[in-house]
Amino acid sequence: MGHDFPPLKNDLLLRAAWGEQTDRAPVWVMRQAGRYLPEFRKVREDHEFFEICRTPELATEITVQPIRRYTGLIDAAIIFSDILVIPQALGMEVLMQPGPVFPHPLDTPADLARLPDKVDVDEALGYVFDAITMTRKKLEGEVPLIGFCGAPWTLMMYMIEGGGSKTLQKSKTWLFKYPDESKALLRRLADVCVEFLVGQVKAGAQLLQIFDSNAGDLSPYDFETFSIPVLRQMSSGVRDRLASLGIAQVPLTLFAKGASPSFAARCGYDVIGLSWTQDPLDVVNNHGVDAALQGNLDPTVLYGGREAIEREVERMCKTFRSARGGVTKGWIANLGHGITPGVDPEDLKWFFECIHKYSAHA
Ligand SMILES: Cc1c2[nH]c(c1CCC(=O)O)Cc1[nH]c(c(CCC(=O)O)c1C)Cc1[nH]c(c(CCC(=O)O)c1C)Cc1[nH]c(c(C)c1CCC(=O)O)C2
Repeated sequence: MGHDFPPLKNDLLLRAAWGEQTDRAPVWVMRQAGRYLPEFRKVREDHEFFEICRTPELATEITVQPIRRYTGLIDAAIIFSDILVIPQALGMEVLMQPGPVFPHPLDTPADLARLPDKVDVDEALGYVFDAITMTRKKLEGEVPLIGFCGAPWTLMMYMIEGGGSKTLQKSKTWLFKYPDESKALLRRLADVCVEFLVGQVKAGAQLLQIFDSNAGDLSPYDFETFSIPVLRQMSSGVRDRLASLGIAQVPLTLFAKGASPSFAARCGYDVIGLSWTQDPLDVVNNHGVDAALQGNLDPTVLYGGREAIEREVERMCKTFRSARGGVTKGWIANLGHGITPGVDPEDLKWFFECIHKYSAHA
């Protein structure tokens, strides 16, 4: 799109995502730019969370922090932002205190009238696009940059619950009491997500990941009823739009946390992200998954000390090696969910070193 970015020096992530078996697994971790890093906490002292998201210079600085710290060990950057920027673009107020809070959540379908019929994504979310373009330049081609958004079900859950929830009482009430209105809301969110994702690619994102973090809260039947149609709408929508704009395709990753992998595999994504509760061998052998895989070390292993980290990484590498024998697709090493604030950055470094060692020629 007229951008003249420095050439990419490390394409391991993109090759694995397109299905290639690489000499070693590329590695990055979800939430790698976050509170476990002292340099992140330093910036947070002076700036509110969404202020950072909306200020391209700050978002760029934080995105590259882990790349700087783990030079040569980490194979991707992910743009610093949040899935909740979409509800904000729809006019909903979202605060971070310290978890997300919506002062005025959607209560009943009558509240859908508060959402605008049409969103100008460039206008509302242009700051994310600017941050992506700025970050691509700052990365100097060292590693590829991942763009992302939340999946409609997970976004809907937050918009109705007004924050995180253990029981999902309100959002599930919608699914069962107002299924048609729920589906309409999910489709509306998917339309905005597609535009947002295409805009991220135009701005310079080289892979896109969709986070359906609450997928596992749905029964397989409800995941199929409510989430799969919009996840498919998004993968085909992004591909069609990129094709019609004459823009090169990028790999698409689906992280539908806790959803049955055979269901996730039917949504049309190049990479399926696994949580630590899923066994890659089972996924490949019993669920007919023929996509590249991403994951899936239990993030709390990083609290177990170096011996445990090395042992568990070696075991994970062996398991993915056997699993890949069955799929002949790529593997992207990652945690099974985001890294948590209490992790020692040196222990994460050790995790990366162990991945390099034990995934080699895997
Ligand atoms: C559900 C969800 C959200 N945000 C996100 C998800 C999906 C992934 C997942 O399930 O973890 C995705 C997300 N959030 C953030 C990123 C940035 C990129 C990265 O480094 O991975 C990404 C990809 C930054 C963040 N988003 C948030 C932080 C910490 C907030 C802070 O700095 O005060 C960061 C670094 C805040 C956030 N944002 C959200 C929650 C629930 C929270 C609070 C959780 C917590 O306290 O850890 C919504």
